[in-house]
Amino acid sequence: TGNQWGYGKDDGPSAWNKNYPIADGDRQSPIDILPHQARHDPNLGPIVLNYDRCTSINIANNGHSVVVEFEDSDDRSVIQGGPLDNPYRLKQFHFHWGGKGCHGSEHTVEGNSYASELHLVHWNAVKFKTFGDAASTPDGLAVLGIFLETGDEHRWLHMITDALYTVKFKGSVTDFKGFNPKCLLPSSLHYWTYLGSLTTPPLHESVIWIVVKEPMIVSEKQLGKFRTLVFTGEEEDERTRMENNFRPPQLLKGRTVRSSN
Ligand SMILES: O=C1NC(=O)[C@@H](c2ccccc2)S1
Ligand SMILES: [Zn+2]
Repeated sequence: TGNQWGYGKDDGPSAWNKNYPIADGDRQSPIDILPHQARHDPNLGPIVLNYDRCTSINIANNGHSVVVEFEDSDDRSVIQGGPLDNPYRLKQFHFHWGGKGCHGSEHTVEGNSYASELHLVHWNAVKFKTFGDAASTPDGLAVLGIFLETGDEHRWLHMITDALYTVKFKGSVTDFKGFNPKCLLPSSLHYWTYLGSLTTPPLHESVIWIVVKEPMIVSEKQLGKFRTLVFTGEEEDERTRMENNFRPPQLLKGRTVRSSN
């Protein structure tokens, strides 16, 4: 039914161009970031996150990742500044991760990948009426990418990992109120920015990417809890562990990556 895609051998990133030919497009994501080739742009101001009145709604397993959705009917939680001309509303955040001992970030830095990557997805509600419209139009979305590196335990990530057992199976959704993702961010928001795409089908080339340089540090134990999720639904026979749900880096095709200071 529909265009089912995944991260396996037959339905994974190398097969996506069959149903989504834009997979071979000119502004695909993620990319390998080469800091020394990024253009430092003094006109790039700081990223400003106004999340203090954000309203988280639920946490869900959509068969590809674990997603926390937010109320986006007004400008209560927005990102602005940096490369953005308008405020963009927070819609959801989710993660991409690897298998045990394997890294799973989507963006890489000089060929190095991190253990995981957090994506905070925002949409331009000034120019578009719906998230769907924004997601299918250039620069309709702004995704803030944060790398996760293993080390000490993250003091707030347990609020997410403690809820993961409630969304083990594809299609499960549970209430998740009162969570402000600002608690997940590293101390510095220095970033790289470039024009790219969704990193999953439909791979629309609609994203202004803002990738934060400083990773957040989480423990291997915390990361391991993401791997207790499964791609499959409760009613299905097989239990396919949810891991390695990342797209590898795509060709830059002449794009410029800019760097805040
Ligand atoms: O940064 C991205 N990560 C994803 O899983 C893609 C996506 C696709 C649809 C909605 C939200 C995000 S785009
Ligand atoms: Zn993502």
